[in-house]
Amino acid sequence: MFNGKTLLITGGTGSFGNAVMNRFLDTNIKEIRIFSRDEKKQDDVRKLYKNDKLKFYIGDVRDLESIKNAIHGVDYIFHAAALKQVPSCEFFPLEAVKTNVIGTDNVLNAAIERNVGKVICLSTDKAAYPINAMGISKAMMEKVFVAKSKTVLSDETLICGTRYGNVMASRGSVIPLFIDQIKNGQPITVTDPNMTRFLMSLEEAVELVVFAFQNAKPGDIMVQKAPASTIGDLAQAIKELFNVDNEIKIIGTRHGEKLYETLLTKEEHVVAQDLEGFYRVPADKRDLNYDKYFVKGDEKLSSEQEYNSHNTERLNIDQIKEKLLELDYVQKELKGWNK
Ligand SMILES: O=c1ccn([C@@H]2O[C@H](COP(=O)(O)OP(=O)(O)O[C@H]3O[C@H](CO)[C@H](O)[C@H](O)[C@H]3O)[C@@H](O)[C@H]2O)c(=O)[nH]1
Repeated sequence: MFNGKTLLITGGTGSFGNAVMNRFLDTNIKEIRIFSRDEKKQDDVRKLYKNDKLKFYIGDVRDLESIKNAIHGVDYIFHAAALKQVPSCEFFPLEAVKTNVIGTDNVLNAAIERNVGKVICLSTDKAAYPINAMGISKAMMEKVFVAKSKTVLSDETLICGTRYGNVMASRGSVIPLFIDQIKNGQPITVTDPNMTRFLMSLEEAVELVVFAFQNAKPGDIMVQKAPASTIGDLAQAIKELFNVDNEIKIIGTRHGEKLYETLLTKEEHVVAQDLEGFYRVPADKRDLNYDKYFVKGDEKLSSEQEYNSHNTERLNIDQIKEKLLELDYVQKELKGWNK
C-alpha cells in the first residue's frame, strides 16, 4: 500500500518514528520524510540507518511555513509531533496548545493545500476524560482534526486519528526507569500499586496506525484493544525477570495522574463499531442544526460502560513477563545483566 509513495512523519525521530522506519524501510516505499525540530536526533537517526530512502527536514509544527517546505510530493502523513510529557504540559499549558492543537491545525492546513492523500493524527488515552493539560490539549487536537475532516473531500485528503495506551519502554517511561533502578541497586519507586495502564508494544502502535490507514473513514478515531496491568504487578514482573530483590518504595500518585486510563469514553463506546481487535469511533455526522443535539437522545448511554485499563483484560505477572520479554529493549537489558 506504500509502494512508490512518500510518507512524512512529524515528530519522526521519536520512538514511534523509529518503529515506523523499521517497519517500512525494507518495503517498496519511495521515501520516508522525517520532520522534526532536533538536528542532533536527526543526525543520530541518519547515522543509524544510513538509508537513502530517509530524508530529513528541520521544522516545527508550530510554524506553518516550515511544514509547507517539507510537504511537496508527500502522499501520506503520520502526525506524531507532540508535547507529551504530563508534568511539562502542566507547567506550560500554552506550549501544549501551541504544539498539540495549533500545530495539528497547521499540519492539516498544509496537507489540504498540497493535496496530501491521508493524514493520521496520533492521540493518547489521556485525551479521554482528560484531567491534565497534556490530555486536554490532545482532546482538543482530536476535536480539531474531526472538525477539519468535514471540511475536505475524503478522496482529496482523508483525515483521521488513532488513540494509544502507554507504549511499553518508550523514552522516559516507567519500564526503563524500573530497569535503571534495578541496575543501580536502588528502590523501585511505585506510585500506586493498584494503578493500571494499558500495555502496548511499539509494533502494536505501528499496527494501529496501519489499521487506521487501511480502514478509517474521515474523522474516525481508531482504538486498538489492549490488555492492562497494575503497576505493582509490572514492578514485580520486572524484578522476577532480573532476578533481584530491590525494595519497592511507594511514592504516591504524581501530579496530573489518574488511577486508570480510558481508551473509549462511555459516550464513545455507545457509538463505536467493534472491529474485533479494534474499535472505530466514528465522527459525529450531525450538521450544525442544534435541535438534533438537544431534542434527540440516546437510551443506550445509561447502560454502556467506558473501556478503560481497569476493566480491560488484566494480565497476571507471568503474562506481563511474557510481554516484556517480547521487547527488544528488555532482551538487550537482560543480556547485559546476565553477563
Ligand atoms: O517512578 C515511577 C514512574 C511512574 N510510575 C507509574 O507507571 C505508570 C506509567 O508511567 P509512565 O510515566 O511510563 O507513563 P504515563 O502513564 O505517566 O504517561 C506516558 O504515557 C502516555 C500515553 O498514555 C504518554 O505517552 C506520556 O507522555 C507518557 O509519559 C503510571 O501508572 C505511573 O504512576 C511509577 O509507578 N513510578
